[in-house]
Amino acid sequence: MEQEGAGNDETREGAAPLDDGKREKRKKRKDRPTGEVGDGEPDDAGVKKSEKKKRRKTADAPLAEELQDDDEEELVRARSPTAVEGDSPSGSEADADVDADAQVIGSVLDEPPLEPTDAPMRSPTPPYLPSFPLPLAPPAPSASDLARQGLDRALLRAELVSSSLTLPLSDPGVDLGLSERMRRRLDALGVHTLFAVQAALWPWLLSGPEARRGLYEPRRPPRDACVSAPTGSGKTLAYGVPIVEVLGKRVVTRLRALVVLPTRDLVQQVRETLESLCKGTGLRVGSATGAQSWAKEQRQLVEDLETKLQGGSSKVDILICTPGRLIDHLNGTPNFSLQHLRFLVIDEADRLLTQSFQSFLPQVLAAITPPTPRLPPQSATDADGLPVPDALAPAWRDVPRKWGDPEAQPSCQKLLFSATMTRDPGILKALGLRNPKYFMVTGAREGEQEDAIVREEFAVPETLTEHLMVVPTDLKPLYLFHLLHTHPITNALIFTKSAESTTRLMRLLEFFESSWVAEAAGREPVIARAYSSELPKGERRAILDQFKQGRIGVLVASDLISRGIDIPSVAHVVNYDVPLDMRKYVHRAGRTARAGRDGDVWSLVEEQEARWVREMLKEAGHWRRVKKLKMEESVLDPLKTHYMKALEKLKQVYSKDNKEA
Ligand SMILES: Nc1ncnc2c1ncn2[C@@H]1O[C@H](COP(=O)(O)OP(=O)(O)OP(=O)(O)O)[C@@H](O)[C@H]1O
Repeated sequence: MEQEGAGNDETREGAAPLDDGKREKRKKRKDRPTGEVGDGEPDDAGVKKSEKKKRRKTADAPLAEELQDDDEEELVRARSPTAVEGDSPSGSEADADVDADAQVIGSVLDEPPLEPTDAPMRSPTPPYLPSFPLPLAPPAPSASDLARQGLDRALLRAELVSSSLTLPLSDPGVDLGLSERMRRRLDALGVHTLFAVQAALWPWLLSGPEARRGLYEPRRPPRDACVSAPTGSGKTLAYGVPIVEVLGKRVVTRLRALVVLPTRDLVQQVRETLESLCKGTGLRVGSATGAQSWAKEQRQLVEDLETKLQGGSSKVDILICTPGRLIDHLNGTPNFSLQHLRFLVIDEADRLLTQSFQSFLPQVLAAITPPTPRLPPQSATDADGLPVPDALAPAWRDVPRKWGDPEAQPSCQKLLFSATMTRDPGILKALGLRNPKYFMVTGAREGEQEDAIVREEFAVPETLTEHLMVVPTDLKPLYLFHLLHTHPITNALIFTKSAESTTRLMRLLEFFESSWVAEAAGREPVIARAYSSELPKGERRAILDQFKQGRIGVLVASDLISRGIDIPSVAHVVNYDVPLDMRKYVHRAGRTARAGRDGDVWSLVEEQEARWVREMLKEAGHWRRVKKLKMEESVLDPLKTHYMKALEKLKQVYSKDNKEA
């Protein structure tokens, strides 16, 4: 098979240059015996073991049988001839196995990174892109360093909550502060047991000594909270339920809760959850994302756009929005005011506090800060001369104060949520948090807890199984197609590095599937669709719905849906292009194994990325959890003809596209 010559943009993109030595090794590898691992010299132990293994079993033995047989093997041949390296992450025996596996894999992973070279390429194939120096993570700062740099002291006193904590909703021993109506509602929504983050947060917000249940608390302002909890652990209900409980007693509709999220899809998802919680309360939920016309959105949010009202005007009690659209309304919608906010929720906080989003923060903070001096109340009148409600929030109002009375404080409680919460002192300071309380839902064991507080913990759900496979760049798509067909991986999200890569991989997969299906009658193709920002909004929504209904088996996606999206049926996540940092890894992987379900993440790592990916996973304490896979190249043989045809077609399409452009 002429992998080198038949390459195309898809397989070459981002590839590091291969020197002649490497090419030679690559060529040799094609013929090398089972057990020779990685890209390096034959591994003696590996060869012996594989020979032993060959004698002991046939390639198509059932998975369960092979796993039982293989307890003393480093490399385990799984169903299909995929080899599973590594074992259960817990237990000393298992740990020893994993270490041994890491060594075997190490022949690929320990290779020094390829350096960029000025030497002329002698390959007859199109030139590879030059490689860039691999990024190196700086060593994590110590607790004392962070404290010196201004790390929030409250963070060091964070409340650690075990991720295994659960609490029955009907537990009479704990006062959750929930109304009967809310209990019934939760029951109807299938929530009978509280997840850890909810068990920690609901009593704190609703019934404990720190709880504030008033709509305005100018004299006893509530504390802010920062919450980090793994993906799929129920953070939306953790803030949604207390918001609905506290706002439930309001009489006049005012904008009292604002939830900010990074994408439209997430806004829609959280809106649906909050609407279902608000059923029967009369509370009104709105969203602002720019999905509708400006004028229509303004009319949906603000009751009175004409009269100048100091206290603002609102048609919704709870608004869920993207940061850009929020700023548009703050700047351009008359009477859109945040002074009555009781809750400001920043979900996916670490994302929203990165530089690309951060500019929204100062404007929002200004909008929830009372003016100096406070405003004298004015009463506006309508066209008939009747007074209109123009209530300034208590902290905005200039009221006569007795000597020594503390000034009224804004009642807005900031709640920050993320699966990966930043520890950056600068960012945390910019939020102006009021006496913040930190909650960290963590799987950290005794002795690891201080570390979990100081370093950003990249916790993944306990029910997630992580796999990693080092593959040659030019065969990466074929390895993916093999997994899709033989494993089989379905109900899957496949993440690429960009919208463009998504489109390209999707095309290649389509060509591959049509060739494969045409070969024999009765074959069912993998039903896949692309999902990226290149698609119109309406189409994206329809695709997501079909995927949720199971009519689409595989979504090839950009990172647009790597955060927050909750699709319970996702059973697999594939990192087709490896994520650039651990945060992204955690969020992508977190699209599966949600709410206690099982799920698998598969990372296809190109040889030149292997060392760096290992460092990233090691640094985050994940390396031992990851099952290292090895797949003999020969298993790809039945699919190679279809792959070559697909590559050829893709090449034609792209050269045609280029000519037309
Ligand atoms: N107590 C509960 N009992 C049963 N299901 C729950 C409970 N709490 C939340 N869920 C469900 O768990 C799923 C994941 O919840 P949610 O989307 O809030 O996770 P998350 O922590 O925000 O994840 P991410 O960090 O990925 O955004 C949802 O389908 C939600 O309905």
